[in-house]
Amino acid sequence: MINPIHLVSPALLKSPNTDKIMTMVIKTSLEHTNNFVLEFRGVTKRFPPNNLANDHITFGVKQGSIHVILGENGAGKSTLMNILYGLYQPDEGSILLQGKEVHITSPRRAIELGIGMVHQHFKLVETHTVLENIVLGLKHTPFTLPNRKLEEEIKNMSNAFRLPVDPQARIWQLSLGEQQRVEILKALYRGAKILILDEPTSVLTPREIEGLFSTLRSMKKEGKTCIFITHKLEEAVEIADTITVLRKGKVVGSFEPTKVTLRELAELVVGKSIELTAKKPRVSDFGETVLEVSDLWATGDRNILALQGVSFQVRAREIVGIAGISGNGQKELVEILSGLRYPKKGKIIVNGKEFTKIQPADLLQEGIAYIPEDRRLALVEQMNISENLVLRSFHRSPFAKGPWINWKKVKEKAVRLVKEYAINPQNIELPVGLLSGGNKQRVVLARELSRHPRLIIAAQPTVGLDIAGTAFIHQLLLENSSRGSGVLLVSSDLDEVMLLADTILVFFRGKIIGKKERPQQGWSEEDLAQVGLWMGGVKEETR
Ligand SMILES: Nc1ncnc2c1ncn2[C@@H]1O[C@H](COP(=O)(O)OP(=O)(O)OP(=O)(O)O)[C@@H](O)[C@H]1O
Repeated sequence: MINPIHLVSPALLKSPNTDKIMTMVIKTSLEHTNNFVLEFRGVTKRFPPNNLANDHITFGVKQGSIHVILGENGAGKSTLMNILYGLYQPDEGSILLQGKEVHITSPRRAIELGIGMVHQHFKLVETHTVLENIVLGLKHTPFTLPNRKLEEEIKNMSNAFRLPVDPQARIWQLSLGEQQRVEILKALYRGAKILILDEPTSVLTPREIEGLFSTLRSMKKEGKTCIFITHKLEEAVEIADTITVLRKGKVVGSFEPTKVTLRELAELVVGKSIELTAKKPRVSDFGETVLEVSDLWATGDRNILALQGVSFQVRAREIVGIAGISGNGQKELVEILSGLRYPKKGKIIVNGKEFTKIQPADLLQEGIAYIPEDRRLALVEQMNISENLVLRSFHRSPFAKGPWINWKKVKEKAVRLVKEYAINPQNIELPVGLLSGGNKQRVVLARELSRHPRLIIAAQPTVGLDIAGTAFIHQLLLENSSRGSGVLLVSSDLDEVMLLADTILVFFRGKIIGKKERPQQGWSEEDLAQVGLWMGGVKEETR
């Protein structure tokens, strides 16, 4: 029997509704103890050096239910599902299926145990047919059956579960919604009794989402269990029988959707931000506009609309924080502003100059510092620290001497920056590829910020860094903004955005769903809950 205390981490429940929530947690946990098809007991997973991705996860999933797992980026959802599907092994804890402990050592073992998974990025062979994909890799390949029989079987299955798809169509001919149906059929054909769906609606149109929900309801009728991972609050409440919230690797609690409001759910998901106790004075004298984006439209890598009419501005001395679950258009926005992607439509004004398409060279020209999410884009790992520090300026005075490089000047600058930005080790001849992640990031910041930029575009600047590295980068961004730079900070870490931003914009499905300006007295619990609701896709709370 599950100890209800394990279902909640009281330290994480800092909302004013703690008592009510605790009562619901305990009640829900007790109601559920009898008929779990699946139980996680103390499941723990650590990633080196010290990332506790799953911290003693304990909860149960009812037979024939739709169980939603809700949580911010990095909450530990995928890690837990990868453990359940045999892709990772837990460091501690156990998994029980129908009350019996199982060791899921590989995805093959998971499938044998009746666990299927539909990944966020489909794993289909594009040039093969639906039917071929469904049977691909099976031990006793049913290709020995007459294909007509197999086709019949698949058709019956797709009728029973409302998964219309042509078995002879090739994957590349199908929409993403249809491809997802193939993935579900593939799992069902392999005998899945428990189906894990990792953010299944992120690639679907509203109509396709309705189709998926009716499939899940038919699966439920047939006694199948679905584990549904999402960031979206309304969707969670619509489809779930039970919602388990994860935060920072821990279970916050399991809830019945009818007994919790969207606002309470949002509070549970985002928790209490560090900023509510920290103090950053509100800046009231922002300077001139350094970046203005109007009605920006763009498609993403899969040709889906990623930005839909985004408009905002960044002023000198202002930190504009773009919050939101990743995958809502932030990446495409940063790519456009750094010259890596062209928009379909829209206007970008930098320092009063209009651009429809920014080129990478414009960053230098307009004094834009760019700190990309992927540090490999900003550095040449085979080159040493000093070479990387002048990558953008070696052709200019004082580093250029006719067609030659003035290495003495380069060295002087590198020695100064390595000290100023506490890059460790301080050996400027060391190839950047040998530095730790935090020190690589310091090299990027040293190069970009030492040019005294008018605009800083920082995308997930502290991802993967330790506490000291993160604090150092926060300090640099704050110092540069108070010296006059405008900062566009894109981060899926809400704590970071709340800590630094003067203005918060929340992205959802390619649009700005909400905007908040830092009040004089700092952010309140109310602001945090509102941002949490927007991140979960709730524009106005109606429930
Ligand atoms: N293979 C890995 N190696 C190192 N760290 C990892 C690995 N996979 C996940 N992590 C870390 O574990 C933590 C939990 O990540 P996880 O992907 O499980 O979260 P999530 O809730 O699924 O997030 P998202 O919604 O962004 O997918 C994060 O801090 C992440 O950086």
